Amino acid sequence: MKQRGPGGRSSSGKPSAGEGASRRSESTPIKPKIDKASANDRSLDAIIAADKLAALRLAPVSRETEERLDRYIALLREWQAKTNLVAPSTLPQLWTRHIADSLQLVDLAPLAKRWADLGSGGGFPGIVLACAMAGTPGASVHLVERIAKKAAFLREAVRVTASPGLVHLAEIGDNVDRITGPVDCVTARALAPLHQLIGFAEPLMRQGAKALFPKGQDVEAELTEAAKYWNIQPQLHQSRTGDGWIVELTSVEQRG
Ligand SMILES: C[S@@+](CC[C@H](N)C(=O)[O-])C[C@H]1O[C@@H](n2cnc3c(N)ncnc32)[C@H](O)[C@@H]1O
Repeated sequence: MKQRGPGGRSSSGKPSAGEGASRRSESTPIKPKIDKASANDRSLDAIIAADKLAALRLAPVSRETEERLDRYIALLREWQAKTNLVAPSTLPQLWTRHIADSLQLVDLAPLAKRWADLGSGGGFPGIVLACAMAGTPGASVHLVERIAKKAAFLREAVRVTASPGLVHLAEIGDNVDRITGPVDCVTARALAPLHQLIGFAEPLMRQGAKALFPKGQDVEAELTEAAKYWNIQPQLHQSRTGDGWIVELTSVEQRG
């Protein structure tokens, strides 16, 4: 396909569609030049806009939070071109699959102000929680991520959203018990099997945090495995955004 030059002319110098139409004979078909890349961008924009409406029906937020989330999504789409922050196949469902999926955790811990998100990756749920908590005095969200590029993205996301996120470029095992100050709720999504997540979260839970772990349809098998290592009394919440579940734990104890 020919590139368009300045002034809507094709680089060949010939008039582009719409120009000089009066000089074209009736029989010459008009072939509009479509820039496929920007047409694809526009159609992705439209799909994402529709998905956003669906997501905000599932998990309504204030106008201020919505504006923060818009800035976050714009940044994520910009960085996604050079860093894999989410599976590319999930881009059209960024809002339902990732934003609403993260936002639903707020309703499961309505009094929690201090959060820790382990293995934050591109910021789900940590950055979304930080956006939702931005208007709450004293709120904080610790985000632990071991890949430097992703941690750099998370820092930039905290900056552009002006949200109370604190990014730790670290291994969870080395860092989690160094998070200073109490944490009300610890989260981790798509990080590890449940029995390992409990091991990661246990130092924070010992100090009073509850845990919310989004899980898929195989949650029963993960609970059975976790019960071999931990005494737990899980509460299961059906996800609003798919077939998954959210495992809520208020206390854990290692089996003797
Ligand atoms: C599959 S991604 C999920 C990211 C995000 N939570 C989400 O749901 O989209 C897991 C992330 O956890 C990070 N991670 C895995 N093990 C970790 C560890 N031991 N310490 C810190 N980060 C870890 C990885 O670098 C990756 O970014």
